[in-house]
Amino acid sequence: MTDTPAPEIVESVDISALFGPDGAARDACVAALWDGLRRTGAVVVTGYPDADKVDARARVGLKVFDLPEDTRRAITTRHMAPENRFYYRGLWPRSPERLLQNDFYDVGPERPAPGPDLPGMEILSEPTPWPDPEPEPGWRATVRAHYAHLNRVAQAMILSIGRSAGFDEATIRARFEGDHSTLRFLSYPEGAAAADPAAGGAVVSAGRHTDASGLSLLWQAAPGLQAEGPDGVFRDIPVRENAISVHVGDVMTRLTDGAVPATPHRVLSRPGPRHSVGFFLEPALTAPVTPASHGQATGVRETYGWQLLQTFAARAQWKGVIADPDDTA
Ligand SMILES: O=C(O)CCC(=O)C(=O)O
Ligand SMILES: [Fe+2]
Repeated sequence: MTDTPAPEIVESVDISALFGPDGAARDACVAALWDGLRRTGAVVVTGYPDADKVDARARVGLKVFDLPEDTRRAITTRHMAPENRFYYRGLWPRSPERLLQNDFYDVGPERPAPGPDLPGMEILSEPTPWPDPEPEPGWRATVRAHYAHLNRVAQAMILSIGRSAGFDEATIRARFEGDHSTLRFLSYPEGAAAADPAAGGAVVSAGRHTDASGLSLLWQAAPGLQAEGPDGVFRDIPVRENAISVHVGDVMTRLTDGAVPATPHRVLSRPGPRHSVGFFLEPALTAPVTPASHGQATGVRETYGWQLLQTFAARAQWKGVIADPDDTA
């Protein structure tokens, strides 16, 4: 008789020293984060400042899905609720063709900075629609605090990872400082199953993908999330108190000219509904996303804003809303 091997899990790193003074402890932490990412694709991080607030704030934010139907409709994007004005931030109901079978609510920066002057760019810098009334008193302030907190943690980590990959801090910092990112609350119904040809026999609620961010911080109320390591092995992301997992996104791969590969991840289907939260660290819409080592001057075609317009123009639900900037600029 053979025992089933215990499922492998990703590495965990206490990143408290990343927020401390320069020195051996900080260097060791930078190295541990890098080694962990290289071995298991994603790592679970603990010990960041105010970590004790993360579980509670995530649970408060997720109450957006408990709102009554009419309040939810008022924050639903125009793709699904044509009476609304906003397209980008807000609530996106699940649609069957997506690789991630969830409803999600996107929160953008408090004061979105304008992008390069291109048709459609105003959509990418639109304000976040907030539910009125909010799910409970103080809800919006808690969601804003969560955004600011995860932004700070993600920025510290992207500098650390950039440094390990051989890039100087100022170069990476210049692209990500400020707030340009997305905080996303996710809700999957019981039995959500995505069509993922790469899943083999596994039933997944979110198919294998990489994120279009610089770095993603993910939080889950219950297990299911897995990251694929450079060895092709999917490992479970364990659920720990106030822990988040870090996944490299496509923008970081581009910025480092492939030195830091994006982390493929997926969600295995589990009994019951699923709730999770993602913070996607993004560069400014005006920031160049060409390799950070690239010394030449860059133009509008190299900006993150241009790249996002191109990505959206290729998706069916943005047809007639966002055009490929190659055709309009
Ligand atoms: O539900 C999860 O934990 C994963 C979500 C995810 O990968 C995403 O939103 O990009
Ligand atoms: Fe993802």
